[in-house]
Amino acid sequence: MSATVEFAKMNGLGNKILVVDMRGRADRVTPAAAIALNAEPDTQFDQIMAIHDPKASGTDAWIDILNSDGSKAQACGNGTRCVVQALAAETGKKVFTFQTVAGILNAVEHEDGTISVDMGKPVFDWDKIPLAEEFHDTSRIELQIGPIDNPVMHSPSVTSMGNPHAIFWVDRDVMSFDLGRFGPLLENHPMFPERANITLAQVTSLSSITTRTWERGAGLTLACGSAACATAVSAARTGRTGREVAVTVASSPNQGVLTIEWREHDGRVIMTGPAEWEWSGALDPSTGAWSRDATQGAQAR
Ligand SMILES: N[C@@H](CCC[C@H](N)C(=O)O)C(=O)O
Repeated sequence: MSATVEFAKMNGLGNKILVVDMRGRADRVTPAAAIALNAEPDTQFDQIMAIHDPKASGTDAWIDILNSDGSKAQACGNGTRCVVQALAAETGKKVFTFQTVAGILNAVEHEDGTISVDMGKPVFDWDKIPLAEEFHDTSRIELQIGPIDNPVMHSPSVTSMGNPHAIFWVDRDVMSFDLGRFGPLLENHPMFPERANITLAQVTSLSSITTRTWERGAGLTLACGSAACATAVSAARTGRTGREVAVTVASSPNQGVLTIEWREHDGRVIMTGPAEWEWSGALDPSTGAWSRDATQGAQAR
């Protein structure tokens, strides 16, 4: 067993996040550790946000993101808000700059405790999302599921927020679809060579959308921040809404809301919402063996 590191079990609108402090170490949280942690009810998660020492000057940390199947992700909006809250509580700082494989992320914690993350610019080029087939217009691609003459879901908008997203527009309650059945088929559809996050979106007004997401590498989750961003951008791009929307995440506890603004002046997407700490512990990043802090009254595993 390698020396343990501290971690916090947190959530962003119910999206289950483990924030792992890997600062001062050269190793990484292994896929095997991620899979072992996800196999236990108490540490089951959607994403691990591993905080490493910064690699570039002017940044506060390098963040590695792992899905619960052990695969890597390039972006995680809800997890980034959790990292901000954890580091703000530790340091008293309010403004952070992080680096991930997808680039630089700026974030700020506001007086009311909500957190805004600059999620960068969406990418619409078919080969950068990436798609397996050339589409000049990725605001609506040919893809459907269900009977050919009466598809259940069809013609998604696709975009990358650093990670690939497909948004299926629906005109009834997103919870009424069997996303647990269609999600894995679409995530692994040959159209998406790097798989994709699959979102159902119902536009409820020019400034509001309701979503539900099947996440690449994590399955049905209670919320997905980058999907909310991809949905807001796609809705504005197709004229369904304006550039600032409230995204209600139907599957999250109390149907939580993220505010998403796709800024006109620089094309960047700003996501604002809450983060919540649940409990803290220590874990072995190579095996996933963990224990809860004694003051919080639980036993080691
Ligand atoms: N929950 C995240 C997105 C997680 C990444 C995703 N599963 C992927 O592999 O791209 C969020 O809040 O953005």
